[in-house]
Amino acid sequence: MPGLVPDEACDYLFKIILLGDSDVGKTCVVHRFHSGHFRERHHNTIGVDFSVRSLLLDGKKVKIQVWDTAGQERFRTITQSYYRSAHGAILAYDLTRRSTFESIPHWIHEIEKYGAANLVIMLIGNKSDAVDKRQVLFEDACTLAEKHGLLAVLETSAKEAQNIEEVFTLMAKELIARNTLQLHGENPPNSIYLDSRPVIASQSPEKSPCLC
Ligand SMILES: Nc1nc2c(ncn2[C@@H]2O[C@H](COP(=O)(O)OP(=O)(O)OP(=O)(O)O)[C@@H](O)[C@H]2O)c(=O)[nH]1
Repeated sequence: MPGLVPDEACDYLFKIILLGDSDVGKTCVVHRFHSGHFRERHHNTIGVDFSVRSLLLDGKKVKIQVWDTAGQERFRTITQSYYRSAHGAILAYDLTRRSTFESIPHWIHEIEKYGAANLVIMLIGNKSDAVDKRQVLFEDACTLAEKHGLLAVLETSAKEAQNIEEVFTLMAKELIARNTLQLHGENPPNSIYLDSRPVIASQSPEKSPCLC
């Protein structure tokens, strides 16, 4: 995979960028993944923040660099310069604010314009703990994801630690699968789906993960 960096201390190093409107909870998602905690109040991100965490997946050490970008429009020129070297992008919306979901096609367009051609894209609907304030149906997110060929949709809660590990694990496994198949030369880039399927999963217990 272009841009994959070999590292002595790990088997894989993946760069994953988080994008989405301001206040959807990107920093809280990253913080939960990185530290295991939820911090109620963050300052809005200025430009891009960077963190690293390693996972052990199927006996392989996978280092994940997460770039948490500012959602505010005034930082757009800075954040766009980070798209190109990312292997994966996580697009986040706030499922209690419809407008942040309606921005997702814009974020997809941005990635298509500035990101690498074979970037893996996932969608997350954050704040799934706020059930009474829901403004976006999970089904609508699935429809959007299918329309744009995204890898998966998951509803997350940084506050209650729901689906956070799953998001990054799923992304890492997909990147490993694509990378492995490319190394073996079994398929040309951009057409590697043998070992991976789009996954659509809500956080809510009544909805079981839907594989398509
Ligand atoms: N209820 C609930 N609130 C959350 C959750 N995640 C984040 N928040 C709240 O949402 C607000 C915005 O969170 P941030 O993580 O700063 O949002 P952001 O997307 O990084 O914002 P920018 O840095 O401006 O792009 C904060 O008040 C958080 O406490 C969640 O899972 N549930």
